[in-house]
Amino acid sequence: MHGIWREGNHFELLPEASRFLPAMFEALERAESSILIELYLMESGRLASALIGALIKAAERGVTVMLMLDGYGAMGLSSEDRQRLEAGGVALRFFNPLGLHSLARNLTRDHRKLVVVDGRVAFTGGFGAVDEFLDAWYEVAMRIEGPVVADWVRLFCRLWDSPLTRGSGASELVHGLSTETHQAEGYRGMTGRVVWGQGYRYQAIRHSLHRQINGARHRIWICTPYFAPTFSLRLRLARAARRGVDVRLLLPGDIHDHPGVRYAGQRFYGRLLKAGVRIHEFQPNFIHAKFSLIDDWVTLGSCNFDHWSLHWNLEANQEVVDRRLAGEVAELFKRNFAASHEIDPQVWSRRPRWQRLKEWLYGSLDGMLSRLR
Ligand SMILES: O=P(O)(O)OC[C@H](O)CO
Repeated sequence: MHGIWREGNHFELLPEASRFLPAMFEALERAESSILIELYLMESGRLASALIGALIKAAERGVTVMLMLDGYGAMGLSSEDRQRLEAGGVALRFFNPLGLHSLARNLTRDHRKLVVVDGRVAFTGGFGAVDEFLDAWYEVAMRIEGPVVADWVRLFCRLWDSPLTRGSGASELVHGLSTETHQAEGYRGMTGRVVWGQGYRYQAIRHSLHRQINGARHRIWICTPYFAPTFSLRLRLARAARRGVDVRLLLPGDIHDHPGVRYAGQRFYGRLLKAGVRIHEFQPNFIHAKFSLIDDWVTLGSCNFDHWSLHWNLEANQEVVDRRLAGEVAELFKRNFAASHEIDPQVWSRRPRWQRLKEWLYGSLDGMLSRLR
């Protein structure tokens, strides 16, 4: 199954939790037949409790509710919450729980973020069911309707029914799900496709990004919370900037959940700045969103474009080619650039020694991790 471009979809950009959480909860409340949720992070707390409540309510009115969590990312979900879900009729499965397996197997994580309701509406983005998404982290999601939703359902079904997934939820449940394509009147005919990655074994998201960068004519704007780019990505960005494309990165500032990753990525700033890449560090809070805009091509989803995303994780993004949506994403980028600190190449070249030391230290660690197989 390869990502196929499909016409006649509708994509709505939902920046910030205050937009996407109400939209998701409303969709869950209206569910009539099925709810499929696949998440990397779920930890007991306010958001998880609200989600559990909404899922149990749906199950009680006869909706088939399937929740698939990463076995590592869900370690913060208490046994009480797990029991509550199961007792409430929610089918629960975990992808690849940690165990006495090879290192490679334990490092393989399901990093996708997906909610599908009734096979008709889907949401993806960088979100998880942890309280940080309520107000502490800046996140962006997308609401999806149209034929591509069936591709998200297929992606979910394949993993739910895979030998790497465990749990009390019956694996056969997916056999009854419809992957019929839905197209409603009034859709504005947006073109999109679902792309996914499976570590270094299948890298469609990465190859797609590379193709777009190579062919970019006007702009390449990338937002990622964990900027630890591969050599080939850095090379392509620098080449594009040198040939006159407006290349900008929107990255987190001092507020970061893994500051070491930030230092590791900062070791590449000098060369990128020299090539003409502009780097903006977001100031208001931790920007955890993962979205990019290259000319009129948009990609948004789970992929961080770091070594973990590209070498180990299962990832999935929604790609869209649509001028109007691209305009909205451009406006969102501009608002976020305005709330960022732009790195000045001259000032950066004179940064203190302690900063360079941290870049070297965390950079060496990142280099070692990227060579793990
Ligand atoms: O892996 P992400 O991008 O979903 O982010 C999760 C956080 O890094 C957990 O600390």
